[in-house]
Amino acid sequence: MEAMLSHQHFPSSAIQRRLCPLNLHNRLTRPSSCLPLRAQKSGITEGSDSALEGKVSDLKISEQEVGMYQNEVVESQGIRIRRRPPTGPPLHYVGPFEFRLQNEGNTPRNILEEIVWHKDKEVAQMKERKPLYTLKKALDNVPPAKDFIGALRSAHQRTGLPGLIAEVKKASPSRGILREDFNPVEIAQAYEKGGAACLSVLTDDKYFKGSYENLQAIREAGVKCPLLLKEFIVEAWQIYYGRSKGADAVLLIASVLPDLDIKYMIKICKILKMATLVEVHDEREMDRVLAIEGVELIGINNRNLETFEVDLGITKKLLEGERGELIRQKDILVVGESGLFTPEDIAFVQEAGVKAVLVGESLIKQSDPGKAISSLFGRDISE
Ligand SMILES: O=C(O)c1ccccc1NCC(=O)[C@H](O)[C@H](O)COP(=O)(O)O
Repeated sequence: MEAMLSHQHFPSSAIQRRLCPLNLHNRLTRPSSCLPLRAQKSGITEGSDSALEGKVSDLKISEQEVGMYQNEVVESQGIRIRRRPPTGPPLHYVGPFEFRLQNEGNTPRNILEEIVWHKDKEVAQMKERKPLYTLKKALDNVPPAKDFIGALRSAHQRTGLPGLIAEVKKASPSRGILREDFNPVEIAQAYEKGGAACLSVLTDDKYFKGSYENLQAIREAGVKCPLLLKEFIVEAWQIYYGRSKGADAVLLIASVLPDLDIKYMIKICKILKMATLVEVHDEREMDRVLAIEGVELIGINNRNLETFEVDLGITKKLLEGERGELIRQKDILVVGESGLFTPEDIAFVQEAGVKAVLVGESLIKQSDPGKAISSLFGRDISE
C-alpha cells in the first residue's frame, strides 16, 4: 500500500509529532514539520539532490509504520531508546481532578537515551547556524573520502591480525576522564605510526569531551588513516557536517536508529563515498541490520550502552551459527568493539570471526598510545 498521508489528514500539531522516519525534513530549509509520507517515499523534496532523489526513491515505509509516532516505530522494532522525550508527563485523573506527575515518562531511562535526547537539541541548534545547503557547498572543497573498509581489509591481509581502528577519546560516561594531557593530533599521529589502519574520533563534547575541531585538526595535520566520525547520529545533517570536517566513515547505532533511517543514511553515505559502521549489541539488532541492503561493515559492541556492562562473549554469540554464515556469504566485515585490553582478547574476538577491532581505553590511557598498539597485539603491527 502506498503511503498517502497529507497535512490535511492531521491537525498540524499532530503532524509535528507524527513520524518522520527518514528525517527527510531535515534536508529542507522548512522548519520541523513533517512532509507527507507520500512525498518522503518518492523522495520528492524541495532543494534535494537529484542523485539522492533517485537513491531514496526505493526506500519503503512499511504499511504498519505509516501514521505511527516516532517513538512507536522505534518500539515496534524492539528499540528501547526513545528518540525524544514524550511530550509532557502523562495526565492522571482522580475523580474530577486532573494532574500531571512530574518526572514520570519524560526523564531519560539511561545514559544512551540521555545522550540521544541531548543530541536532538544540539543538532537543531547547529543546523540553524549551518543549514544543509551551506554544508553541501563546503563539500566541493573537501578532498574525497578515503577508503575506510579497504584500509581495514588490507591491514588484516598484511598482518594476519584484525585491522585496528584506534579511538581518539578523552573521556567517556562509563570511565570518566581517560587522559588529561589530551592532544588529539599527537595521539592520532602516534596511532598511525604504531600501525592503526583507521582512526575513530569522538566529536561529542558533553559526554566524551570531543569535538569536530579535533576531527578537522587530525585531517588537516596530514594523517593518512581514514577517519570514523564517532558521533550519535540522529539526523542526516550530521553526516554532511562530518564529511565537511574530513570524516571518511560514520557510525550508525542500531539501538538508536530505526531500519528506515539506517537505510537512508547508508544511501547518503554511498553518495558521499563514505563508509558506514553499523553497530549492534544483541541478536535482534544483528538480525535487523543483516536484513538491510547495502550494509558492508558491522560493529559488535561488547559494551551495553545502557548499563555499561562489557562482555566479549557478545561478539562470539552474535557470530555463531546462521548469522555468521550469512555474514560470510555477504562478505560483511565485522568489527569487534570495546573492552579489548590484551593479545588474548584480540585472539578471542578474531577466533569468533572479526577482521577488525575498535579500541579506545586500553590505548589512550598509555603514555605512548602508539607503542601501546604493539602491547595490545603482542607484536609490532606497524610494518
Ligand atoms: O564508553 C562509554 O561509556 C559509552 C557510553 C555511552 C555510549 C557509548 C559509549 N562508548 C562508546 C564505545 O563503545 C567505545 O568508545 C568504543 O567501542 C571503544 O571502547 P573501549 O576500547 O572500551 O574504550
